Amino acid sequence: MGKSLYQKVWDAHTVGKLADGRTQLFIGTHLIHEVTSPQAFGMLRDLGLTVKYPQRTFATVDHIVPTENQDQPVDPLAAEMMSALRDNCDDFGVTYFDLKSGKQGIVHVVGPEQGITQPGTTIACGDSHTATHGAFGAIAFGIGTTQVRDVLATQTLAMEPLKVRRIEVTGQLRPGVYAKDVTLHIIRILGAKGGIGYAYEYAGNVFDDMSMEERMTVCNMAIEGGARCGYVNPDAKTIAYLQGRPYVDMSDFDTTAARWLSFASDSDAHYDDVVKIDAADIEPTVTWGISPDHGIAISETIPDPAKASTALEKASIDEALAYMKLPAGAPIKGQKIDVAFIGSCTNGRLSDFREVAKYIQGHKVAAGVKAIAVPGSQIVAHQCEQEGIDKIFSAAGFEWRGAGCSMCLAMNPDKLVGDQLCASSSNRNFKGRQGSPTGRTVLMSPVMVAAAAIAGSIADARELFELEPQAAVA
Ligand SMILES: CC(C)[C@H](C(=O)O)[C@@H](O)C(=O)O
Ligand code: SF4
Repeated sequence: MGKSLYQKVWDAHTVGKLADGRTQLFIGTHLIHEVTSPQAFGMLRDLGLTVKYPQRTFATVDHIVPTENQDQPVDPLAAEMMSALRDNCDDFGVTYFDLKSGKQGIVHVVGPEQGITQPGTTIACGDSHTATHGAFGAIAFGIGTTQVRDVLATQTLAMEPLKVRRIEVTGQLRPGVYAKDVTLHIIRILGAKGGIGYAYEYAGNVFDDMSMEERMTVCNMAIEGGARCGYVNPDAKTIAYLQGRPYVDMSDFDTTAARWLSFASDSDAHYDDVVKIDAADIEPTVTWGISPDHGIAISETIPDPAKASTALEKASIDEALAYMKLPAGAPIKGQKIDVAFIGSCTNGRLSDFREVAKYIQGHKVAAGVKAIAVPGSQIVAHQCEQEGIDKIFSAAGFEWRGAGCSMCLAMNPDKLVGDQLCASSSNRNFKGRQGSPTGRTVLMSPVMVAAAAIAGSIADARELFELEPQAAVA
């Protein structure tokens, strides 16, 4: 029997078995940001340790950065976190993509665009959305602060192996259905906890056909489905994306590329579970509640607790609707929004802004809606500005901002106020997620956010932007 990519990468990085039965796993690349690293560096100092492989460690600042006047955090704590990261990187010899580098951005945008994220490697970061990097055929997962310390000190982690679930999506996606809809649909079907204990392998022609950026959107949300990591097998697109990027060794690229491809799952690989999904079943998907698995197609109605099949389901719908203040049983389409946010490590890349720019020309954000567009990195911002995309967004009434996590988590001045409802291209709709304890988040694709911004309410982008009529389903 052959091996999955997960198994191959795991085997290639196994240092040994620990006395407690866990595996000591070598971590090829360690990414760090300002939120989860200060205590880890502090512990290192207390223990008199150094960073084992500073050349395998890369830092950026993203969560607390203001998106207006990026280098002038108004909050003293934010300023302190920024300078702590700079000092730690200086003291321990770690590469830091700071605000002046022109390369700063959300850690999961920066890694791939610099070519730091590579196939067949293990990648860890003190951030749950590290799964994003799996788009390149890496085993990439989030870790806690104590583990950040362990990786800094030893470049290894004590790990239990995961099971592997292959999620096959095949067939033709309908017009107006994006990678975000695919990932929200998968989470809707399998549940926010369905992936616990698993690595997700995303396979089938739908993922093969996706660009690297779309694959990142899908893998980014593996964690929202409960999986520790998600990946797509590396292929010619992966190689083409990485070729020539700053941290890719180009000296013998053919050999490197062949080695990368060799990590792809064998055709007879063992999987612990296989799930098959028909692409034609996926519609533009939006959330209605307070968990990423509270998803419905834009054409559907908000769940009605009276129709729940179990008491548990009823309680969960009741709780979500009490928080979301949405009417049970009513269409989700047409529900009024206050804020529109396009950005985050899920959907803040060049292709996201390009795609939205195609449709918003000639349209205006509805009166009373605050719409912000936040590039995932300074490089994305620069590319957009070179292509005139920033102007298109501004002309449509979006505020064009500097790079950072922004309103995805609101650890910076970009926050919802009161019970504002935000159409958001981010990945989490938890209670209070966007900075106000009563703020409401509806997750969707960037094009759907743009449609909502223009309509002033949750809308079907296919109608508003006159996307091609849906192909007849055979
Ligand atoms: C701040 C950080 C630890 C957190 C994470 O781990 O994901 C954040 O990025 C998030 O998206 O909630
Ligand atoms: S953009 Fe959001 S999800 Fe991504 S790292 Fe930042 S806070 Fe976390």
